[in-house]
Amino acid sequence: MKKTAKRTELIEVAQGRRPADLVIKGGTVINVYSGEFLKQNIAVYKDCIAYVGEKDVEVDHHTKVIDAEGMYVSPGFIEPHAHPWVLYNPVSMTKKVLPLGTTTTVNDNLFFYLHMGPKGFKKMVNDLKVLPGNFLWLVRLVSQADFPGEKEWFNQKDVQELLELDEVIGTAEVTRWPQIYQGDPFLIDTMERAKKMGKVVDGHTAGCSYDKLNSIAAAGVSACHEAITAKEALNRLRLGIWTTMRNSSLRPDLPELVKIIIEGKVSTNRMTMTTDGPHPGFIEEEGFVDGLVRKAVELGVPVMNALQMVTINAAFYLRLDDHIGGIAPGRLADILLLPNLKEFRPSAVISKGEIVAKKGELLVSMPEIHWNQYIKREPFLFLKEMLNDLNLYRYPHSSSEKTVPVVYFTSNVITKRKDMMLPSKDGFAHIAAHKGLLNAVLIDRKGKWISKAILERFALNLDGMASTYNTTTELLVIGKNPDSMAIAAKKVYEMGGGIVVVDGNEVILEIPLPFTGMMAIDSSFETVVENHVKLQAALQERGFPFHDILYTLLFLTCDFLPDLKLVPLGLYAVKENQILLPAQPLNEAIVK
Ligand SMILES: Nc1ncnc2[nH]cnc12
Repeated sequence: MKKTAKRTELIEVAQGRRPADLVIKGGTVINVYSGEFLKQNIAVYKDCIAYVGEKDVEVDHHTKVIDAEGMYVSPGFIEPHAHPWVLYNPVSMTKKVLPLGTTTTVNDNLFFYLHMGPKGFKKMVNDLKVLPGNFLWLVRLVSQADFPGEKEWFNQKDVQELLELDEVIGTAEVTRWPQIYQGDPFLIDTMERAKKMGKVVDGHTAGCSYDKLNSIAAAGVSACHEAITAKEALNRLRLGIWTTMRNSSLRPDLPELVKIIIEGKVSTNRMTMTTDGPHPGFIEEEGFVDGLVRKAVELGVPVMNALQMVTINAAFYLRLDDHIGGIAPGRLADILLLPNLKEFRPSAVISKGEIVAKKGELLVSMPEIHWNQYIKREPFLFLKEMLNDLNLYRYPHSSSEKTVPVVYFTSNVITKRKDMMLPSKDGFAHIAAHKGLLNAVLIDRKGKWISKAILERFALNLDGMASTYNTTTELLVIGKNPDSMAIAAKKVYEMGGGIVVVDGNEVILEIPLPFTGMMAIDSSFETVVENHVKLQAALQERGFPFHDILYTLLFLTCDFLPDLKLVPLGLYAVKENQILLPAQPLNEAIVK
């Protein structure tokens, strides 16, 4: 990580031969290296800490002095596994979480890379260097739903080029972990190369048994945040895999996971915590990394351990402990003033030596980014009129004597196959014969293919909705009424991406997400919270039975969670690795 302060300057400040720029006096410093609370002064020069100790620091007329008497002084919090695209974008997310004390976020690049390719992504990374705080990246090696051309898109040369960027500190989670288990040469080689470059290999081993985890560890995966039981967390820990405890909007698992600390009394040295891309309402209510610490401590984790997990442990895992994660000379001055060790809400946030927030208010300006400059392609490459064809939205079914494999939701994101006898009408499944069934289609934004499914237990009374907010970012259209589905699909097309809900002929909710189809382009966090709340309410009013609609949409189109999913290649049975109904080609004539 780049620093502006020179070592020699820091030496001079430490020896009192050069005045500090900023002094934090008389606070109780949380020493996450030794596990002590120490009444000390801190001298900051430019962006770095120069001195920590009891002596009075050399100041002059330009030195800013903060009286921290009665305050705890903590290292800035680190989110080692962020997804900066849950309606919010990198700027609106930072705007919200920096004043809450998260001074470093390590971000997944999936949707940016899918839409921008290496060139656009590199340019964006460069432009985002001006964001306050440390905004770092992990790069994907595969997508989350195989698509025609995936291997070319994630090719060795382009991935390698990105890994060489200073801001890229490792490879991102491979959700299709069985590919690692089977020793896929591209994945294994790239992960190895990343490690040789001193970078990390983040993991995603949902549902992986202890035995199989051995191979994952052998393959070089450094961390996993997918444990959902205390036993699974322990499995990872025992095999030398950094265990990232997750408490997200989708999976608020901390109460279960911390049992290994509170009851099992295991060492927390190799544990970190993550919010794993929570929805905007969750951040608004529960906070971000501050919320993880608060929750862990409420659950009985000793304060020092909870703080270490989100500071020095995360820095050590990320191979960045020379730069961030603790209050010590030579480190970046990422420092929080905490009025107490209960709420963990900082009264001041210092990032790289600058006071960037006070009492939850951001004090620095954010860059104006024109997000779509990095994307060369138009959002849709087919003509809108194509979406008028109501048969697009119907599931092909030639005989009432045959069953249809229906996608039955058992939870927000987990589905199972339910074979149902459905009447056939004009060559399509007549879903109105069974209350609660919906048609779902995934339409390629380039206009080349369409995949189809029938859903049950998604929302009883949903006429139509359309969303590019899903892990393929293609056009997902769901509903019981093909006319309403067409209206929703066309509205999303007009917005260049987003989410729309329709009753009959009436659009009742529209959320524009023109940046990759996942993110709003403006930097207001409040707006995305409002939109998220409206969406969840609209779906619940129409019978959606779960707590996190954004994750239901996100993962309906993935290829790694059980059991039936709607992916670019068709209706897909994940465990069997089998396409039950292949995607159909779309009429070339309608392509722009
Ligand atoms: N695997 C994933 N892909 C996209 N967004 C996410 N948020 C949390 N996990 C995610």
